[in-house]
Amino acid sequence: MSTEPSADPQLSAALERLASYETVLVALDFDGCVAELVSEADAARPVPANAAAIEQLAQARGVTLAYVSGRPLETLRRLASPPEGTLLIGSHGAERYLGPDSPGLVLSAQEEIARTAIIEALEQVATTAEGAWVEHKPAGAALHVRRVEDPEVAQKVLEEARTALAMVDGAHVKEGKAVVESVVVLSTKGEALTDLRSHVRPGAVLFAGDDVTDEHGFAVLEGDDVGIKVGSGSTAAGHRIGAPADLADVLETLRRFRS
Ligand SMILES: O=P(O)(O)OC[C@H]1O[C@H](O[C@H]2O[C@H](CO)[C@@H](O)[C@H](O)[C@H]2O)[C@H](O)[C@@H](O)[C@@H]1O
Repeated sequence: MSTEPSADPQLSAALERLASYETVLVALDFDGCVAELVSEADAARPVPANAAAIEQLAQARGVTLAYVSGRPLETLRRLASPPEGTLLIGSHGAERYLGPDSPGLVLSAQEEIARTAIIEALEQVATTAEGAWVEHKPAGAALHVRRVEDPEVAQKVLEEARTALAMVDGAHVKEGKAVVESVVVLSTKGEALTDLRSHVRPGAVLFAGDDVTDEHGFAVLEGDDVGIKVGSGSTAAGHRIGAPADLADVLETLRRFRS
C-alpha cells in the first residue's frame, strides 16, 4: 500500500491546511525518520530523496526547519548536514542550537558524576554480549544492541542495562529502538518542540518521528499542526507514513502547496 500523501487524502488535506499559514515550522526527527535505521550508528545519513526535499523546503517562503533528535548536537550536524539556518535540538532536548548565541550544554558537578556512572554501568553491561556497544553522549550514554545477533540476548542485555541504570542517582532512562539510553538532563522532545514554537512563533507546526521519544512531540501538537508517525507502532500522531523513504513526498507536497 502506498503511503504517499497523494494516496492519503487526509494527510494531503492536512498538508494543504498547514501550507496556508504565513509561517510554518517543520521539525524532523533524524534516525528512523529522515534516515533509515542502520546497524552502524555513525553510518546513518538522510535518505537522498529526503535530503533533496529538505534542501528545497528550506528555500520555501516562511518555512523554518528544525531537527529534533536524540543525537548529540555535533553528531546530528555532521550526519544530517542540515541546510544553513536549520534549528537543531540534540540529546532529546538537552542540547539546543537556535542561533550563534545559543549557549552550549554545561553539566553541573553532580550531573558529571551521574554521567560518568552511567557510562561505567553501561560499559560493564556491554561486556556481557558480543555486538553490544556504548555510545558516549554529552548528557549521558546509550547502550546499543542492534548488532547483537540473538534477539533474546539483546533483550536480556537491555534489561540488565535498565537494572544497572536504576542504581545510578540522577540517571533518567529513555527507551528507543534496539537501545536503552540514559540522560542526566531531563528534557523531552515535547518540551523542545514547545520551546521551538515559542522561539519561531509559526502559524502551525509539522512534526515527524518514528520512536517512543517522539510521542512527547506528538502530544504537544495542536490546531492545524500535523503529526506524522513514520512506521508501525501505536502513536498519538494524526497521520502515518510507512518508512523514511516516504518522507520526501510529504515534504515535497508541502513545498508545492506553498508555491
Ligand atoms: O531522535 P533520533 O534522531 O531518532 O535519535 C534517536 C537515537 O538514534 C540513534 O540510534 C538509533 O539509530 C541508529 C542508526 O540507525 C541505530 O543503530 C540504533 O539502533 C537506533 O536506536 C542514535 O545512535 C542515538 O544516539 C539516538 O538517541
